[in-house]
Amino acid sequence: MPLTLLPLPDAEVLLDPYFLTPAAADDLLAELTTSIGWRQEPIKLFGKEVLQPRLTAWHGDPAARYSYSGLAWEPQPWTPALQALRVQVEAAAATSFNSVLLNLYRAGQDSMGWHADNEKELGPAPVIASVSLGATRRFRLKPRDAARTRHEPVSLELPAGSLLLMRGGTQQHWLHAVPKTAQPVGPRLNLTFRQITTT
Ligand SMILES: O=C(O)CCC(=O)C(=O)O
Ligand SMILES: [Fe+2]
Repeated sequence: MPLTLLPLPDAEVLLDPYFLTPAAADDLLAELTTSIGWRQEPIKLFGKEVLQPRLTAWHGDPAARYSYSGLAWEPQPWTPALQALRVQVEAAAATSFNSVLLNLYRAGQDSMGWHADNEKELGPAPVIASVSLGATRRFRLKPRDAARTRHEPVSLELPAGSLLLMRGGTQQHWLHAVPKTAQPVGPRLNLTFRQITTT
């Protein structure tokens, strides 16, 4: 299936729900769940240290250093599974990526709050390629300036094997989040491929 452009003003968001076959998505979920060194990192929230409500890992080229929510990340090396997925994602996105942030949402209480991927290392109009595995969770997008954009928040279901691309003005003009859910839901694993400016 090709990527489909969503009709959002000031953004370029594209979705292919069938990027990976169900079998490939299942295999990759099993492989990454066990082989990645998942950690629950602390984050500063209103001046207080709390643990992030999800597990994370960061892999990439050695030069792809990154600061995220006040943390300095040294990338772990590409594993064979991550490298193979990187090649596939680069072909679909027609761009190159030197790093990937992995998020493991263990159950419905794990989440990601409203944010934009707008760290300066990503440049002004980053291309971010997001692959989802495991349980389907809701992914929300809302304009930063609702009064100007006059657009309601958008909810997307990101099923296992889907590829979501965010590029153009998406990070500048929109925020995104993965809210908690009270529904019983299994683990979801998400990978966001990024190109970090190396200096
Ligand atoms: O889990 C997702 O779908 C989103 C992850 C995300 O927004 C991020 O890693 O910056
Ligand atoms: Fe994000």
